[in-house]
Amino acid sequence: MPAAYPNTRLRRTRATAWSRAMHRETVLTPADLIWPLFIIEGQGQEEPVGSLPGVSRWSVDGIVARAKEAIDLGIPCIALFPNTPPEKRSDDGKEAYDPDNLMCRAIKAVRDACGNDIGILTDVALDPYTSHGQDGLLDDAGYVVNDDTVAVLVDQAINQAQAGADIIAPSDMMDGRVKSIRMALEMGEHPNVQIMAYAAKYASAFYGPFRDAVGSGGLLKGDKKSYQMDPANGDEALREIALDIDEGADSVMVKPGLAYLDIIWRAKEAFGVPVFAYQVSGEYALIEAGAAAGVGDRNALLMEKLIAFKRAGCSGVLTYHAPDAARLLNG
Ligand SMILES: NCc1[nH]cc(CCC(=O)O)c1CC(=O)O
Ligand SMILES: [Mg+2]
Repeated sequence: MPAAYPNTRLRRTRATAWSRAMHRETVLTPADLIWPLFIIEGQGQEEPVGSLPGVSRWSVDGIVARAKEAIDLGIPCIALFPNTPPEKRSDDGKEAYDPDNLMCRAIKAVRDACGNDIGILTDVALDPYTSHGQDGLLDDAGYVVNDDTVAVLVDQAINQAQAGADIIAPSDMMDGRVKSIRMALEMGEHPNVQIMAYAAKYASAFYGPFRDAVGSGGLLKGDKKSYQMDPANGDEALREIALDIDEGADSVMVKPGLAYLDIIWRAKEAFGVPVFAYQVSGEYALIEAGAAAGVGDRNALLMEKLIAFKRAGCSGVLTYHAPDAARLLNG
């Protein structure tokens, strides 16, 4: 008998695989994943996104194929983002509320092919439609104006709901837009269309590859710091989230993901609402680049990052790794 021994040996429960499985506190399943997809014009088109290795833009038929793939993998929801050709972009982004725009055609095609077997989440913000790449309307000084932008976002949201979107996800960070969109959905007879608010969205350096993917990167002058949040702020994120819940959001999002796990945790603790994380394009690209550079095993790296979101309190994660993660989880 040794003179001293630990009373508690936490290693005991870690000794075997069955015991580790039995003591695991959080689980990740394909139902936790939302798959973001980029849409392009045409038929039979697949266009790889250079800055997002493994991610492509798809024409509408390809989006339908990806939606069917998601269903087979157990992924409950896709998020759609259009790459609008330059000739359809304008200063006022009016293509956003054209009922025949690329987004609406994709929504309808997925709905026709898949019925209610998959959720369709649509992003509300003007950047895929503006010639200046900002999320809203500009005044003469180049400032993104709030209230006039909200009026256009409402039209955009209703347009998406009419095409068949299930979840409207405003990513614009204008003040008051959740309330206006909720009211318009109620009055427009879309009471069951959800709102997932990008409530705490930061002015992040991690969005670069996404802007390439939707074609707004080269157009954007300046930054989005007058509406997206300062990465230094946490209390302010809780105020943003409180407002969006109050205005009628069904769920809230924190974006980007990994650098903001503290915000996810605080939001879950403070409000107990469904919280989602957006693991954004730059985060995806860093994992792929790191794995390619020999930092570690790619699948292990991506799964470790995804479980962190669950542990921090997320109900789910928007991630470009969704199909690969689902395949790994399905074994
Ligand atoms: N408002 C548009 C929008 N919606 C989602 C993302 C980023 C997603 C990603 O990087 O994967 C952005 C970019 C931005 O705000 O500039
Ligand atoms: Mg807000």
